[in-house]
Amino acid sequence: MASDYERIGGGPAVSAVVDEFYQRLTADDQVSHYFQDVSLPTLKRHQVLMITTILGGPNQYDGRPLDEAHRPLGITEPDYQRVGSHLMSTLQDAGVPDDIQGRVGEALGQVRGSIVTSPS
Ligand code: HEM
Repeated sequence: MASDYERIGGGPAVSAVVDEFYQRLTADDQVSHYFQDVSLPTLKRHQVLMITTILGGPNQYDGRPLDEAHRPLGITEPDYQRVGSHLMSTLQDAGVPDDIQGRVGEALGQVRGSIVTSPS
């Protein structure tokens, strides 16, 4: 059976989603500061890996564990929610089917504990 990654169109579709997601995150004053000192390739890599892994695409992840990468950032619940909602609305606007969106939402919920480390 095709993975969600294959169903939405694989690498090129993920790249298009990442470009749009990037625009939304860096234009949003609530969360853009997290990404200010991060290099653009690192940021895009973050997003491609985030989306590919969440969609069940090829797991080529060789970065740090999520909790280690995010702990120093002191991410709050509202900021985590905000990034998640940008991702979901980007997928919606790209025409990604509802069942896939549902699984992405679930996956976001599952990693929440590794991402959010600061009281709101
Ligand atoms: C919700 C699910 C999320 C997932 C699955 C995720 C995934 C990742 C991954 C895979 C990396 C790369 C780690 C590495 O290469 O060592 C990373 C880095 C990063 N993430 Fe996330 N992330 C999420 C949410 C967030 C949120 C909510 C923010 C900010 C509000 C954020 C900000 C960052 C930043 C700034 C980096 C770069 C850190 C550095 O290079 O020092 N992430 N994330």
